[in-house]
Amino acid sequence: MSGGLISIEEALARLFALCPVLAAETVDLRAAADRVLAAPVVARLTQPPFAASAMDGYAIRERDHRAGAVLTVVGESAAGRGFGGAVTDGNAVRIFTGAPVPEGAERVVLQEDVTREGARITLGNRLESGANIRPAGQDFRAGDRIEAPRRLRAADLGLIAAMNQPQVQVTRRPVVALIATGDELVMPGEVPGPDQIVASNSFALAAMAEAEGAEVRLLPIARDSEESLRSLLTLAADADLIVTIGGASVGDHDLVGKVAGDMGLERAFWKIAMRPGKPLMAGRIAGSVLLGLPGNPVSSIVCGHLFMLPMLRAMQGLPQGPAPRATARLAEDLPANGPREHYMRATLDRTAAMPVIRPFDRQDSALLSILTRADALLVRPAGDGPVAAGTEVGYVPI
Ligand SMILES: Nc1nc2c(c(=O)[nH]1)N[C@H]1C(S)=C(S)[C@@H](COP(=O)(O)OP(=O)(O)OC[C@H]3O[C@@H](n4cnc5c(N)ncnc54)[C@H](O)[C@@H]3O)O[C@H]1N2
Ligand code: MOO
Repeated sequence: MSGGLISIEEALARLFALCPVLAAETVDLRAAADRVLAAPVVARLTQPPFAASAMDGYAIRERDHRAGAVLTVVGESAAGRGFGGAVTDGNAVRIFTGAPVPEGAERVVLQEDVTREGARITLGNRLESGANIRPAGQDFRAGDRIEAPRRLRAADLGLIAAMNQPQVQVTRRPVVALIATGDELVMPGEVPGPDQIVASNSFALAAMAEAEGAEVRLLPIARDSEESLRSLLTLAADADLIVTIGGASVGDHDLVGKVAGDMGLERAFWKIAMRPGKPLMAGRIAGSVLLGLPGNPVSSIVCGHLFMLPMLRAMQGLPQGPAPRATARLAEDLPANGPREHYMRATLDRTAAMPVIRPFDRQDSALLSILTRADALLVRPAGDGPVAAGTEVGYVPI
């Protein structure tokens, strides 16, 4: 705690308490990439379903596996079309990768290790020791499961397809309504008036939320009036998560808290011991969760990493937890930190075994150009003393 401000940990705990896990839906495998699995996938068959050859060559008996052995080729086993009979002593079956290993065969010799004349093969002098047979069920067996929750990656989709499941249960995508607020804002491409700037934060936050699996609605800019904010919050009412940007602080035109309060916001907190991001607010409003981000571009994006993304993960059923952290070695001495946990924009040099982290000199929370050059947020704990170059410090990769 610092001057009544709650810690980031406490803020996250209160946010997770607001976030229900959304319902599951069934989707075709082709639409399942990057979605979060909501129920286990159970294999409907065994893979491979039969002992299969790992190489192109000849299936033979173990006792015939010796240099110089002369064997008779009695048939062929191809992928999709096996050999009906059995391999007996002194015989071989021509076989290809993925084809069923015929009954009686105990290994596959590579065709490179064999000379063939007509129906006769002679095994060479340098036979390798591997059997080159993939046993049935080597990859998975009917009934094996992929456990939920899990963000589905490309390889997962391959495995689910191989398990013969054409559809999966995934958590519904969280619907996020993004509302930029402020009389000073115009949309990119418009011509700003003399006292205006271009709204930028919503574009960054929309991309971040979409990359985390959300369906994002970018609402029109809310003006600094109660009516405008009220009508946009009403428009957003069916979203799972309403994210407002700006108007969160204490200025006369910072109206998000007031208007949301009048509309029934049950506030979970307002203001946290964090830099940037102090005026962050959150609560429940009707059926939605409201996350009120500060307007400064870097503040809103940093808060997006630290709060919005963990909330979206939790809503999709992934474990509740803070933004992942890693450790690096500090490149330079740093002075003592103030009473708020500081997330300093920094670059990582990954040439050493442990990366070396260097914060930018300029840390103003309006500097998007610095944020785009940063690949890490160096974490300075609240009230931390001076730290010397070479010290191990925590960071959040961005
Ligand atoms: N007297 C105090 N003043 C301020 C305090 C404080 O505690 N006491 N806190 C400061 C902190 S920390 C922050 S962060 C800012 C955040 O204030 P708001 O959330 O009310 O944000 P705004 O005032 O609306 O905007 C701040 C800044 O960001 C620009 N902005 C807003 N929205 C966007 C957008 N969508 N795209 C691009 N830029 C945006 C806006 O024009 C302002 O320049 O308050 C401090 N003040
Ligand atoms: O979020 Mo504010 O950036 O702490 O200046």
